[in-house]
Amino acid sequence: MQPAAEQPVKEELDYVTSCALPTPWAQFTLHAFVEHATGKEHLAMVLGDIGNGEPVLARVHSECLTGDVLFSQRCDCGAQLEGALKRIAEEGRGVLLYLRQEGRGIGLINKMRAYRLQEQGADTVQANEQLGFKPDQRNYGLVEPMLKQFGVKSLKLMTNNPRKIAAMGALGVEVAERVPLLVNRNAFNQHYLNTKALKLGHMMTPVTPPAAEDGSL
Ligand SMILES: Nc1nc2c(ncn2[C@@H]2O[C@H](COP(=O)(O)OP(=O)(O)OP(=O)(O)O)[C@@H](O)[C@H]2O)c(=O)[nH]1
Ligand SMILES: [Zn+2]
Repeated sequence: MQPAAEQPVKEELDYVTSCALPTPWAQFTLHAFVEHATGKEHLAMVLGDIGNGEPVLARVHSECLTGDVLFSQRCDCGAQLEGALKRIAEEGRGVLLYLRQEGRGIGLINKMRAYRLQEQGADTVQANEQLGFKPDQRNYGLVEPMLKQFGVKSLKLMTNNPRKIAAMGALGVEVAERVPLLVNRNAFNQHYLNTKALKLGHMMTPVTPPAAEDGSL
């Protein structure tokens, strides 16, 4: 069953500046925006001519400091970030929006608290709820104004998350195609990924962990 699209909150933000960003896979242009309400710096990595009206290969990535920067194997975020940039480089055209909504919107410290609860037996959804949060606190209201800056209206969206696709529709951003992004299944994130599939509706097949794994958290 597809989850209902949540009412989008349209946030205001300013476009600030850009610079070249060479990566191992391509030289992107990095664009910075500042959100009025929070002062948070949101980013767009752009490659090629994305404003020509054709659907654009895109990743709407939520910040995960532990996974994106600190190599955590508890989630699939770092591998998804790298995989998305590689695919955009292969295509020679695309955009990655890096949204500062760490921990599905609860922030880094609360995500660490949620991890501690998961070490005591809660799953990722229960841990958020035990801390008094919804399972997913994110909103994608910044996506439409960020894409507007580049003249992008239609996406080939790299995601496994049906809520994200529904949110794009509610914002008036067309998802012409969904591109699966299945990477980095390991002993440490097996349970987390299964919970995403079973409780949050992510489009990936739950897998039973092998009996001899010792990486469960
Ligand atoms: N609260 C909480 N946040 C987490 C946990 N693990 C990862 N995150 C955050 O979840 C966000 C990524 O969400 P995902 O559902 O993995 O991915 P998604 O981007 O919504 O979906 P995909 O597009 O398919 O990758 C990042 O902000 C992470 O910091 C956790 O156990 N608890
Ligand atoms: Zn992560």
